[in-house]
Amino acid sequence: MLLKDLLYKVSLEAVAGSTDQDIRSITFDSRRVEPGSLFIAIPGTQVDGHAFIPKAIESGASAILCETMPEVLQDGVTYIQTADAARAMGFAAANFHGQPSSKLQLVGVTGTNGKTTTVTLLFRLFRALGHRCGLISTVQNQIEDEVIPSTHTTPDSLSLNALLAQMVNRGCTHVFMEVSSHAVVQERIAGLQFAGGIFTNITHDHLDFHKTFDAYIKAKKGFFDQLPKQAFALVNVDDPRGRVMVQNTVARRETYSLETGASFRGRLLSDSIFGLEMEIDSQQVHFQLIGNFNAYNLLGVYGAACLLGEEPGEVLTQLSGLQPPPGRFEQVISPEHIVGIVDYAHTPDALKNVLETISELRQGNEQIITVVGCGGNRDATKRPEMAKIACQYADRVILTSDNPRNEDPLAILADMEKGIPAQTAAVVEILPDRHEAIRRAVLLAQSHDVILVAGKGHETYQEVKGVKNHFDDREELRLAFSGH
Ligand SMILES: CC(=O)N[C@H]1[C@@H](OP(=O)(O)OP(=O)(O)OC[C@H]2O[C@@H](n3ccc(=O)[nH]c3=O)[C@H](O)[C@@H]2O)O[C@H](CO)[C@@H](O)[C@@H]1O[C@H](C)C(=O)N[C@@H](C)C(=O)N[C@H](CCC(=O)O)C(=O)O
Ligand SMILES: Nc1ncnc2c1ncn2[C@@H]1O[C@H](COP(=O)(O)OP(=O)(O)OP(=O)(O)O)[C@@H](O)[C@H]1O
Ligand SMILES: N[C@H](CCC[C@H](N)C(=O)O)C(=O)O
Ligand SMILES: [Mg+2]
Repeated sequence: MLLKDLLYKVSLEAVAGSTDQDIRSITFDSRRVEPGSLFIAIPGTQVDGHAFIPKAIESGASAILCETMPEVLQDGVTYIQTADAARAMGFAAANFHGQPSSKLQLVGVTGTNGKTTTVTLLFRLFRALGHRCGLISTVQNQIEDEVIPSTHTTPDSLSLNALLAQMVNRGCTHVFMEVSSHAVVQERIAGLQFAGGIFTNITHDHLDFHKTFDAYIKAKKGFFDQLPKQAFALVNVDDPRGRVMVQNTVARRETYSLETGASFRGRLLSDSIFGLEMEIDSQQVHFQLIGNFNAYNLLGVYGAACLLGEEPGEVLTQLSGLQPPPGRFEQVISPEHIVGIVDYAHTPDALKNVLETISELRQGNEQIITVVGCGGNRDATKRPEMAKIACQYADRVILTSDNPRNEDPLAILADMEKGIPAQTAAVVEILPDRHEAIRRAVLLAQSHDVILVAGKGHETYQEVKGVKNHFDDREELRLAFSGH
C-alpha cells in the first residue's frame, strides 16, 4: 500500500521524504522490521521505541512514524512526525487492512469484571441465531470454529486489525471483543468503527498501571467517548459509574438494570447451583449460569442482541441454553462429592461475588476452603483486600502464588497477609507452591465441602520470571481428587 494511503486520517505534524512509496509491512517492534517496512516508534512503559529507529533502518525500514524527529535524517527514508504514535498506528493499521471494522458489526465490552463472560455469551448466542461470528477475548480468539490463542485481553492495533480482516475474509458479520482499560489508554482501539459498546461495572483493579481510581474510570470512559453517533452505548446503571461512562458520548445511550427503570430491565427471581431464574421483559427465563453477578452479564447480552436487531423472544430462548466460558465457576467434583470450583476471580470484587454465591448456595454446615493468590507485577493494593475477603467468607484459607512473574512470591504473600483480620474465625495457612496448596485443600476437605480455587480460571500456566510453566487448576484438582 502507498504510504500516503496508509496515512489517511492520521494527524501529521511534519513529513520529510516521499509518501509515494509502497509499504509492505508495518511494525512497532524493530526486531520485526523487514525491507520496505514502516516502523512506528512508540514510547512504552519499559523503553522508548524511538531508541530503535537506527536499528529499524539498518533492517530495511523505508519509513518511520514517530513523535520526535531524529536529529540526523537518512537519505531514502521517509520520516513522519505525529503527536501520538500509538494513536496514529491505530489508524494506519485500519487503513493497511482495508478498514475491516467498518465491514462488521463490531461490539466492544469494557468493565472490571464480566467482559470475557459477556463477549463469549454474545459470540455463542449470535452463532446460535445463525450469524457468522468472531470473538476477541482473554481466554481465546475465535473465527467461527477456529480457535486462535490470545496473548492479551485486547490485542495491539496491528494484530487486532489483521485479525478483524481475517474475520471479514471468512464471511463474519458480527465480532464481539473485550476492550481493556490498557487498550483504551494505549490506543489499541484507535481507528476502529464500533457498532456498539457495553459497560459492565468498575471496581478496584490495575491501579499499578492507572495509578488512581479516577484515572481508571477515565480510561474506561474513553471508550464511550470515541464511539460514533450511529453506535449504541449500553451501560449497567446499577453500577454507580454507569451514567458517568456515557456522559460525553455521541452514541445512542441505552441502559440495563436489575434495580431501576432502564431500557432493558430484568429481575433476579432465584439463584441456585442449577442456574438462575430471571424475569426479562415480563418473560420468565431459566439460565445455566451460576452466581447472581451473571444476571448482569445475561441482561447486558440480551440488551445488546436486541439493539443489534435480533428478535427478543428468540434471543431469550437461545441465551437460556448457553454455558459460561471456561474457568468461570467451573466445577470439578470428586468421587466423594467434594465440590471444587475454579474461578477467574482475580479482583477483590470478583472474589467477594464468587464467595457470596458459594455461601448462599451452602445448604448445611459444609466448609468453604479458599485457595487464592495475587499476581506479581500487577496492582499490589488489591493483595490485602483479597486476603481479607477470603477470610470473611471462607472457613479455611490457603494463601498461595498466582503468576509471581518477576516478584518474590513470599513478598506478594506478605502483602496479602497484611489483610488478614486480627479477629478472623477462618483458619489461614500459607503455602507458596500452588500445587501443594491445592493438595492441602483437598486433604482438608470432606464430602460436600466446597474448595474455591480462585484467580487463574482458564489459565494453563504459572508465570515465573518470564517463563510460563504448565499449570492448570482444574487438572490439579482432578489429580488431587483421584489421589495422584
Ligand atoms: C504494560 C503494558 O500494557 N505493556 C504493553 C505495551 O508494551 P510497553 O509499552 O511496555 O513496551 P516497551 O517494552 O516499553 O517497548 C516500547 C516500544 O519499543 C519497542 N521495542 C522494544 C525493544 C526493541 O528491541 N525494539 C523495539 O522496537 C516495542 O515494540 C514497543 O513498541 O505494549 C505492548 C504492545 O501492544 C504490549 O504487548 C504490552 O503488554 C504487556 C506484555 C502486558 O503484560 N500487558 C498487560 C498488563 C495488559 O495489556 N493487560 C490488559 C488487560 C488485562 C485484563 O484485565 O484483562 C490486556 O488487554 O491484556
Ligand atoms: N458482572 C460481573 N460482576 C462482578 N463479577 C463478575 C461479573 N462477571 C464475572 N465476574 C467475576 O469475575 C471473574 C472474571 O470474569 P470475566 O472473565 O468475565 O471478566 P473480565 O472482565 O473478562 O476479566 P479480565 O479483565 O481479566 O479479562 C469471574 O470469574 C467472576 O468471578
Ligand atoms: N488480565 C489480568 C489477569 C490477571 C490474572 C491473574 N491470574 C494474574 O496473573 O494476576 C491481568 O493481566 O492483570
Ligand atoms: Mg477478560
